[in-house]
Amino acid sequence: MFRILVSDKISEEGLQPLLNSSHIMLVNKNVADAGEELETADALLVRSATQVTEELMKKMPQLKIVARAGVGVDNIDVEAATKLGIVVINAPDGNTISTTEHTFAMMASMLRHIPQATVSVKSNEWNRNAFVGTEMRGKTLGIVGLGRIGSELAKRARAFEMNVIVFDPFLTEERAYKIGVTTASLDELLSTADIITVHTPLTKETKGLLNEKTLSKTKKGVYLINCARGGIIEEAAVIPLLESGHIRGIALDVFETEPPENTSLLQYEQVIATPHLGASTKEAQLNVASQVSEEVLAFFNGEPVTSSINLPTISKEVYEKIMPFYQLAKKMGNFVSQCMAEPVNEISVAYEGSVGELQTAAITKSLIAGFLSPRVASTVNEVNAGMIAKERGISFSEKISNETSGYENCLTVKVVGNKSVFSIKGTYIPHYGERIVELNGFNIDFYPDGHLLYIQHSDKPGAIGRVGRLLGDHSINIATMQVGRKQRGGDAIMMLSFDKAVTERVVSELNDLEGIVSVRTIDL
Ligand SMILES: NC(=O)C1=CN([C@@H]2O[C@H](COP(=O)(O)OP(=O)(O)OC[C@H]3O[C@@H](n4cnc5c(N)ncnc54)[C@H](O)[C@@H]3O)[C@@H](O)[C@H]2O)C=CC1
Ligand SMILES: O=C(O)C(=O)COP(=O)(O)O
Repeated sequence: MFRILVSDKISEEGLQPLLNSSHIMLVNKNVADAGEELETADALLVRSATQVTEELMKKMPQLKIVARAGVGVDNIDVEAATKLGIVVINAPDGNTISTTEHTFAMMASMLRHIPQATVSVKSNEWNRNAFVGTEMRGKTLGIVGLGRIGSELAKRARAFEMNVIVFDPFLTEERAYKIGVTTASLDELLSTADIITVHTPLTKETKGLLNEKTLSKTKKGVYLINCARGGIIEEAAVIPLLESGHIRGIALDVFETEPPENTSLLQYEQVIATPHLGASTKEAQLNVASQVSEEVLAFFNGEPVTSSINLPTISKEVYEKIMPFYQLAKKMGNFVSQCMAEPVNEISVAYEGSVGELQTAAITKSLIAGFLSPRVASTVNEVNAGMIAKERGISFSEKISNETSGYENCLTVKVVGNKSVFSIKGTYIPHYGERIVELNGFNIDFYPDGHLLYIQHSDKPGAIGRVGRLLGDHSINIATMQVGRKQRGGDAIMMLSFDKAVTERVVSELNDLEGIVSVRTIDL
């Protein structure tokens, strides 16, 4: 049973996939009141109100996934989640249209003074001269950030016969052309636009992007809109420009602190505001809740999540192809880690054949996670494996080649330690399974699973018999056994598998047998 803590108001209809699942239990409680629920929750579902801090996540030892029913993840400490091995997902496009429409509604309301006029009429006034507005047609709309919302807005602005100019440093000319917008530098946009609307995430670069200096470059009589994140337009910088009449109007759905603590800006007649309502429609809430519910369900079913912030995105189709290699790589990493009782500096993996066409970066992460898991006390998985490896001074690299060495696909891993180098080769054969086909240059063929003994010995008569007899004397049944050697009478290896783990005492006795060089227990 997986326990999911729902900390913000999330559409119940959208949560149906989770509510209908027999192995999921939902708990609707804000994290501040959740008490002991924090200790047992496997997942946390939030919108923008809950602050998912490192401190909170550390109080949630079972937490595996944080799901944001919306776009912005600035209320989640993604770096801390990554370090802790917690997957962070969002619902990137479920509220795009609602937020676009809200931005458009804010623009129309601002240009036609609808909120102010409403208040006036409700106060029994009939002041038609006070609310003369501005047409959209022919005006230049400057969009900062042409992502999902920015591009939907551009489409709608064109229908209103507006000119659209865009600043987005990450936008390719090809995409701009496809959407039919003119790109510009920030300075060009500031000096040309009649209305400026921001649609970027809140980042180091975008915080205060529209500040005293940049706002001074705007046209006199400019209108501003922020339906993205509070702080992209610096609130304090707006006040003097509103007073001087340089800024004719500003529409805000988001604020530097929510609810706004410093309300001086809100006192101005030219300011219209909504309480972070961009995504607040029935449709958007249903969309984002359904999206994260499906994702969380997939996650707990061991399937891929497609909108992760801190994991490579893998489609279901690719996932099905990649999964066997993912598992094989994890076991190979784990195997080598148990064989090498020493610090390692370097892990390299060569992908040969068809596996090289898959998302090998994800397979490598799985390998590193498998390698690190017997060595680190904390959770290690593909989310934080790269980070932990780096922290421990382990570099990793991959090589991809079309050539195969007899197998349709093959992974060769070389691990360089302080004292030795270990190499392992594995393959996946459909309908047959994962196989390890080479260990340190010895040909062998075994299924990497369960309780194993890896024995190095001399290829001399009696060695295998002595091992068999000793295990038999201890009533230990050998489930499978393979041997490999490089040349007659030289070094050789045995790989044995058992139904239960072999004790340290038996390992020690095996080590003392004539012709035995080393014995290692491996649990996969
Ligand atoms: N008011 C509300 O209720 C809602 C607000 N939002 C917010 O709206 C914003 C946009 O959302 P989406 O369009 O879905 O995001 P998106 O990720 O699709 O688009 C963001 C765009 O900003 C651009 N960008 C990034 N850094 C930039 C910079 N320094 N200068 C200029 N452009 C930059 C990116 O290249 C990208 O094209 C986000 O902050 C999101 O959190 C989203 C939904 C609802
Ligand atoms: O999706 C986003 O980024 C939003 O800002 C929407 O926030 P909300 O889910 O309405 O608290």
